[in-house]
Amino acid sequence: MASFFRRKKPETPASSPSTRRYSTEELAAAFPSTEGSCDEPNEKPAAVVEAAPVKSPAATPEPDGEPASAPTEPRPVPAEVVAAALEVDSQLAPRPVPMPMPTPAASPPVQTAPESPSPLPAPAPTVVDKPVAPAPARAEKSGWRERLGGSLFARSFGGMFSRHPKLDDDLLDEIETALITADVGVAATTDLVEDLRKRTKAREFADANALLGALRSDLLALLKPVAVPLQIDTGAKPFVLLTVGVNGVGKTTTIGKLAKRFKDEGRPLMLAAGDTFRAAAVAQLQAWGERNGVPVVAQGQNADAASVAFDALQAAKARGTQVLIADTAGRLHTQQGLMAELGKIKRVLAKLDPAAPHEVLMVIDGTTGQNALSQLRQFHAAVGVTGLVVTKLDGSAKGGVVFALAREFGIPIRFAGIGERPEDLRVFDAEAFVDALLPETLGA
Ligand SMILES: Nc1nc2c(ncn2[C@@H]2O[C@H](COP(=O)(O)OP(=O)(O)OP(=O)(O)O)[C@@H](O)[C@H]2O)c(=O)[nH]1
Repeated sequence: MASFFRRKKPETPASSPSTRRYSTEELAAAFPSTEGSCDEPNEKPAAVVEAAPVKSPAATPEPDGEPASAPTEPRPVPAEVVAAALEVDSQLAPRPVPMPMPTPAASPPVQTAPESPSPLPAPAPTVVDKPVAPAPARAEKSGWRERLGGSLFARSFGGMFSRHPKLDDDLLDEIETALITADVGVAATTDLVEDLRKRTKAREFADANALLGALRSDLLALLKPVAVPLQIDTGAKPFVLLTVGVNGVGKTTTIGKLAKRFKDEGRPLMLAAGDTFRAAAVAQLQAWGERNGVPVVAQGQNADAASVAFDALQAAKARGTQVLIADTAGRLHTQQGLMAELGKIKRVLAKLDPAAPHEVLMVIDGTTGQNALSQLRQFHAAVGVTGLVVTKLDGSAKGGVVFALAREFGIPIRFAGIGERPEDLRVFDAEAFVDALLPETLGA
């Protein structure tokens, strides 16, 4: 089992030219940003950028130290940068006129390259601080009940009121059992049921439906404070979103869905394939990138994740990208070494932008149950989680853990995953969520 989490670092000699770190200027030259180029009709459908291998940040100084030297004069782009970009680009689609490969001895700057079409990915437009087109509100609202209707939570409450139409202790006991079974957690359940019990004794409810209405209000009161949508600060260039979470919760899939969302909103973005551990993760992210026409910075399996994040942020800065989403490998919250690695990724990003990452998005599997609480506790201690995505709420998910998370941490829930399709990642909507779990008699 231990070997499952052991990382292998690529053993390239430090002096090798292919391991050199590139300065911002070099990357800027290699990935030029051209205003308005995205509006051009001949925009390439998919652009995958493979970053040239670089030295592991383990060898780079920690935050107070200087990272790589930053020359003040623009320099020619080294052959290996262009070569790496060419190599990846050639995997995408055959280009009619390939860019001539400069030799190291006479490497001409990319900006003075001949008029042949650039083999580099179509550059993103320069960031403009304009409001983005929000996803249509109706699409965001629809489908919750269909997707969440099969959950244990919804099924428990579905038949409850026909079995117990009377307002009595049996009904309250059944509500309590249903909430516990659906993973709402003991503490949150006790709060909710005690409130209902008191109000029932005070004869506040005319019938069971009125009690159900009160439960709905109480559940909403728990979730409303955390239903805070993600705001992309367009002043951050780029806005860096670091995704974290345990294995298999849906991080890479969520990034793919976010990429589609941001792309549809007209935001220039880039992905960093920082899950260098799972064999298929890099290819999975590249596939999402290709599908959405979003460049992906990757170094391949077993590369240093912090190095990938560093390179990606450099490239995103050079291109004027608005959003950078960095993937990380899934890790158990109990694995101290791997948790510390997340801290390193954060520190390395902060070398290029002290405010980065601007959002640490933890992805939590909605079927996990109460274990989600200890996962969040550990990840929050390691990297300071600023937002949550709860996935797999469709199907047989219990769903109740969302209330437990909200009650214990108060960390914003940005999105909910209610299926595997790109459009199944929804901005978390407290009302839509609660109404999908409770019977329709409330008129939701
Ligand atoms: N039903 C459902 N499946 C989902 C959802 N989100 C992700 N999945 C599935 O969950 C599985 C794991 O997703 P990945 O994105 O590979 O998970 P990961 O966290 O990147 O995995 P690691 O890299 O191993 O940590 C895939 O089969 C996804 O299709 C969701 O909202 N609903």
